[in-house]
Amino acid sequence: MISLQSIRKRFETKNGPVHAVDGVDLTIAEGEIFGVIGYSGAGKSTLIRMLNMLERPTEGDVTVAGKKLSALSTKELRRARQEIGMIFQHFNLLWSRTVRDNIAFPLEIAGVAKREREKRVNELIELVGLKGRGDSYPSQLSGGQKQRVGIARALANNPKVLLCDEATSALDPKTTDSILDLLVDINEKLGLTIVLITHEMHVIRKICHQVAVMEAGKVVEQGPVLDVFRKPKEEMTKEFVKQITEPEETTDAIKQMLADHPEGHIVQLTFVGEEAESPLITQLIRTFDVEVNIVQGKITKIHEGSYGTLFVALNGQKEEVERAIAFIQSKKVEVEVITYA
Ligand SMILES: Nc1ncnc2c1ncn2[C@@H]1O[C@H](COP(=O)(O)OP(=O)(O)OP(=O)(O)O)[C@@H](O)[C@H]1O
Repeated sequence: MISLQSIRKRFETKNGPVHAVDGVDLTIAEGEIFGVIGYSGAGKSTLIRMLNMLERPTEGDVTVAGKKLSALSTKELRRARQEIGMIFQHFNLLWSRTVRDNIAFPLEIAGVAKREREKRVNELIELVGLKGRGDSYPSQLSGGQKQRVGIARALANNPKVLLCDEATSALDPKTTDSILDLLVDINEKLGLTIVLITHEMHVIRKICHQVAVMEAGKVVEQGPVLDVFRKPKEEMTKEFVKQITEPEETTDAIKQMLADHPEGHIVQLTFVGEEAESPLITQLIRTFDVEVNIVQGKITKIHEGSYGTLFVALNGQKEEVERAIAFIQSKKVEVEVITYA
C-alpha cells in the first residue's frame, strides 16, 4: 500500500543543513496499523508529512496506493491526496464552522453535491460517535470530541490511508484510549491503512501491528510489535519497551533486592502465549539448589496478543545460579540478567 524508497529530507538552515530524514526504506501493507516511534527531533513528523507530500523529499520515492507521489503534477497530486486523510495533534479544525460544516469541508472542495454531502456527513458523525453534536462549534467540544471531528473530516472522501501525526498527544490517558479504540474500529470496519507517529509506547502497544523506531533521521529497528517488544535489539528500542514493562517501582524494587543480596542475580524473564503457562518456577526450585524470590510480574496486553514479564532474584552458589539461568534459556524464555545496582 505504501512504499518509501531511500527517502531523505534535508532542510537548509542558517546553521547549515539539517538531515531530518536520512535514508529511510519502509513498506506498509494494506490494512495495517503501522506506528513510528521516536524522541522529539528524530524526524517522525517530517517522515509522515512526506507520505502526502506536505513535505517533498529531497531524494527518494514515495508510492501510495500504486501512485508515485513524487512524480505527480500539482493537479494529479491534489487528486491523489484524496486517498490520504490526515489528523493532527492540535486537530486543525475551522473554529468558525460547526462540526457538521468542518466535516463537510473536504467534500465541498471535492465538488460533492449538497444532498450527498449531508448524507455523508451524517454517516461520519455516527461513525465517530458524535451524534447530537453536529451543530456545536469546536470551542464547545472536549479534546477527544475535537479529534473525533478531525477523524470524520479525514475520512470524508473515503481515503485508503489515514495518517496520524501525534493524534493523541494533547489528550488525557482515558481520552487517548477512546480515540485509539476508534482508530482500531475504523481500521477493522473500513480496512483502512493507518500510519501513526508517536513518542508514547502505550500507543504502539495498544493498537499497532508493526512498529518502526526512529533515531536521528533513520529507522533503527522495525518489525511486528510483539517481536520488537519481546526482543528489542537497539538501546533506543529497549528504552521505549521499558516505558511499559518496567515501571519506576520495579527499578526501585530491583535496586533494593540487589542491595539486600549483593551475591544474587536478578533476571528478567519474558514469555509469550503458552510459554507463560509452563510451570517454570516450580521446576527451577525443584531442580536446582537456588532460592527464587519474585520481585515483580506483569502481563502486558498488546494488539496482537499478550506477553508476560517476570523479575526474579536468584540466590545460591554462582555455578548453580548459572545452571539455573541456562535451564530457563533452554525453555525458550527470553532471559536478561540485570546487574545495575
Ligand atoms: N522546516 C524545517 N526547517 C528546518 N529544520 C527542520 C524543519 N522541520 C524539521 N526540522 C528539523 O528536522 C529534525 C527532525 O524534525 P521532526 O519535526 O521531523 O522530528 P520529530 O521526530 O517529529 O520531533 P517532534 O515530535 O519534536 O516534532 C529536527 O532537527 C528539526 O529541527
